[in-house]
Amino acid sequence: MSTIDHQQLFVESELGTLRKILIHSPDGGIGKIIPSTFSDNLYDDIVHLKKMQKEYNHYVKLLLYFLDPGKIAYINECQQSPDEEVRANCFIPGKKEYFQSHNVMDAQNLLEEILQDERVKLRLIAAICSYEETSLITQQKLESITDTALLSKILITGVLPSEENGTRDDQFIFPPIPNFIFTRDIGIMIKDHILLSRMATAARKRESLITKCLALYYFFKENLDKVIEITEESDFFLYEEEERRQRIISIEGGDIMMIHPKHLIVGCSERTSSNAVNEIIHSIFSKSSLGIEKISVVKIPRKRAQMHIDTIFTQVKRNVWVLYGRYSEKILEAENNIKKAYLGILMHKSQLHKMEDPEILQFYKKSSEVYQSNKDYSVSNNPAGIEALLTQISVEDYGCSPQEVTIIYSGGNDFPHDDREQWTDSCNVVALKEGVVIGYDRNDKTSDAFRKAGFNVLTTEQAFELFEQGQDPQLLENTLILLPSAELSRARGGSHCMSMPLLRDKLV
Ligand SMILES: NC(=O)NCCC[C@H](N)C(=O)O
Repeated sequence: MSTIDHQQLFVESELGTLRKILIHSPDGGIGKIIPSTFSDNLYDDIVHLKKMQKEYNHYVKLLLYFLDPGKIAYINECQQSPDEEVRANCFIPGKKEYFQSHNVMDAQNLLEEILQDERVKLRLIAAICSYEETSLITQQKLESITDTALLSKILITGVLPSEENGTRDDQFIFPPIPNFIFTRDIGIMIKDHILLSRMATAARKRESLITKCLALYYFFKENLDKVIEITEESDFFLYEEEERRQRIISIEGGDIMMIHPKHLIVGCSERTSSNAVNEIIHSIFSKSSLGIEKISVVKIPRKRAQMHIDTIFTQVKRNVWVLYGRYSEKILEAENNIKKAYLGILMHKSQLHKMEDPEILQFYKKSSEVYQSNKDYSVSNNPAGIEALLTQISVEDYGCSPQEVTIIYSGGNDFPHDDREQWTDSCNVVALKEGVVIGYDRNDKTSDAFRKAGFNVLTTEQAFELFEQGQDPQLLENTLILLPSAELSRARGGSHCMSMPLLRDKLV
């Protein structure tokens, strides 16, 4: 079994050149969702799996150009094959033609690896079967499978093929986990540690189980003290249901941003509970070796359309951000002033702002050495809103001047494009290096806003052509690269959600 070197797991910003990433390609489970179950599965439509996979392959190829360019010749060779299966299989984990990279890693492949250890295999099967309440017979069938690639696929898709179940038909032994493509949400690298998520919904719980095993038996096998888990208090189960709901811990990675080596942002949202936020603050501040001195908590309304903070804003450069204008206090203020002038009356704030305003609280650790309790931090609610927070990070953390800070708004902040494009993840971009980010091709007005801010905008096809002509991907600057996104966007996450960075260079 291959192992991972610990120097290879480190993330302390959203912008340092990306070197290693965990992803998961859309799998067969996604193709089993019917119209009446897509919302339970946290999708907003049924998707065409093959088309979604083709779109996703553009993402994978783009990642390879940046993170493992040596694999591109192989991918191109497979793509020229007359055999349709070879063309598809080189992107499908578990297939013999799969490209296998140590830098662009698929969770399904890593699961296959850890299942080679019989002890891990039995433990994981038992855990999943208990959680999914499968019969003993099914559990025994799974235990008897020796092909770990097949077993990994079954544990993810939930489909036990006919050859394995002794009947003429495939059996569906577990529900699919179609959101596993959003690896951002299942765990978060905080420097050389990982914070394991605790998914808010039943649809994503099996993802947590698998990720925990990957952390314990692969990434942090030799370094279990680097795994951070946050759980409810010990008396949690004694409370009645309503009280338990109040005290629940749920954490999803889309709400955590390692924004600067000394500063962490934590969202409090539909998916990350306020109790979890409290515990994260205690846990992070008590680990002095992390060197995190400030935690900004961004509380947003609990809404499906903005389920995590990374659906509202992401960082593009030290001084550039993309933001959904309806969560910008500056934009809201300006709109309110126009309304007031037009109506000629002084309206109460609550009559003007249509939605609950986001709240920002900042927690500062008092001493870098000792941290025992909440007496060892101070709290302030300095930034007036999200835009002020982003500006503060650029100015105070990264030393930019306030005039240099650029906020690019979803849909150019032009209604209805701002809402439409936020829904299709215009604000959810991931940086391959500082200033080079991945977005969706359907968000036209946001792309225009990037152009106005001085960025080049390329489709993946155009980027691949440039690279084939000799352009070094690592020398690109100020560029938004657009993925095809007709199907991918129906799953309601963008490139930021589809990535769990494992290694980024330090920013210099
Ligand atoms: N970080 C993110 O915003 N992730 C997107 C998750 C989308 C997925 N369909 C979900 O609702 O959980």
